[in-house]
Amino acid sequence: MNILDGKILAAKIREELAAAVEEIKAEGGKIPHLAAVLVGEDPASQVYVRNKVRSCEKIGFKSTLIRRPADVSEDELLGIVEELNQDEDIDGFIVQLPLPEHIDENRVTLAIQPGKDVDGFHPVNFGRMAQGLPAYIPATPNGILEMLKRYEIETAGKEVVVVGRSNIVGMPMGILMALKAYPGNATVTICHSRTRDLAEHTRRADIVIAAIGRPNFITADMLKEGVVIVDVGINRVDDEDAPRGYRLVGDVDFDSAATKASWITPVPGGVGQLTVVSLLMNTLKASRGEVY
Ligand SMILES: NC(=O)C1=CN([C@@H]2O[C@H](COP(=O)(O)OP(=O)(O)OC[C@H]3O[C@@H](n4cnc5c(N)ncnc54)[C@H](OP(=O)(O)O)[C@@H]3O)[C@@H](O)[C@H]2O)C=CC1
Ligand SMILES: Nc1nc(=O)c2c([nH]1)NC[C@@H]1CN(c3ccc(C(=O)N[C@@H](CCC(=O)O)C(=O)O)cc3)C=[N+]21
Repeated sequence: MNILDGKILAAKIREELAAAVEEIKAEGGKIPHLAAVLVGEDPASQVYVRNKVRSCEKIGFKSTLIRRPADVSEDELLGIVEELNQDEDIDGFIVQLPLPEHIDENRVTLAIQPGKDVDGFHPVNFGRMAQGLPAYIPATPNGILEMLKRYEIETAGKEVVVVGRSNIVGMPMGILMALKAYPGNATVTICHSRTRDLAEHTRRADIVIAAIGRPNFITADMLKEGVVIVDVGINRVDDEDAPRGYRLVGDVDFDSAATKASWITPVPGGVGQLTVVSLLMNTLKASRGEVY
């Protein structure tokens, strides 16, 4: 069993991004600038946004964090999005999800100018991605592609089973793995809560990508010998012995799955690390005008 190490890879990519910033500075070019909008006090969202801002600082990007309380009106939020769309110094921005109940996430996502949508959540980016055209690819799927590429995991002709079909992870991941590209060219099955016999599908898989949101859900008996496992899940489980009273586990039961896997991502220290750097990679592309 080998570890697909997100932490080491993310550090390496951050070094590459920092070198790119140095080059931009030497040429007197514009420093990439990412903005993030955080609504409310959701503890996980605060951790993620903090990680994003901290990563910007580490590599020399500019970052702006805009915070509003959970009772912010939809109109005020749409006004902030419009300001960020117009602000010429900002190359890309994200609105952290989930948003409070009273705000229509689709409406907010649609308001983001596709050229600044470094999350790749706007339907224009999603559509372009699905057609294999230049687009911002959502950070988590993009990070997974980067991980498969850098570890030289073969995907052509492989059976890939994606568990989960959310707009931000499962569905784009399935599409990307089916595209005529590397990593891609796979035969893809997308499973979800209405799948009749999940284990029947996962047992056939050469590569399992789990994005479910249920702790330790995938176990060794559901897997084939030699499978590659990408565990997207980030679940907090109570643990009195842990410093914060909880610890993070994936959607895959790591110890059990490790007995079958040829490669496996840990949680934490796996996909989540790359999610953050791939957002920065998208921001660099935005500032260079490489996508639009
Ligand atoms: N590492 C990272 O960077 C990131 C991690 N995450 C984590 O990944 C996980 C998934 O996130 P996200 O995609 O946003 O979650 P969603 O809740 O939006 O989607 C979960 C998906 O899993 C499916 N599902 C739920 N229960 C089952 C089941 N018993 N059998 C099969 N499928 C099931 C759902 O099916 P249905 O559609 O039918 O409801 C749905 O498609 C979470 O733990 C989240 O915290 C998320 C984003 C980034
Ligand atoms: N507009 C928007 N864009 C997103 O990209 C987005 C979002 N909303 N909402 C929620 C999900 C989740 N997500 C993660 C980001 C960082 C880690 C991360 O840093 N993980 C660390 C550990 C984090 C910790 O210690 O809690 C790791 O896995 O090693 C994880 C998950 C981005 N998402």
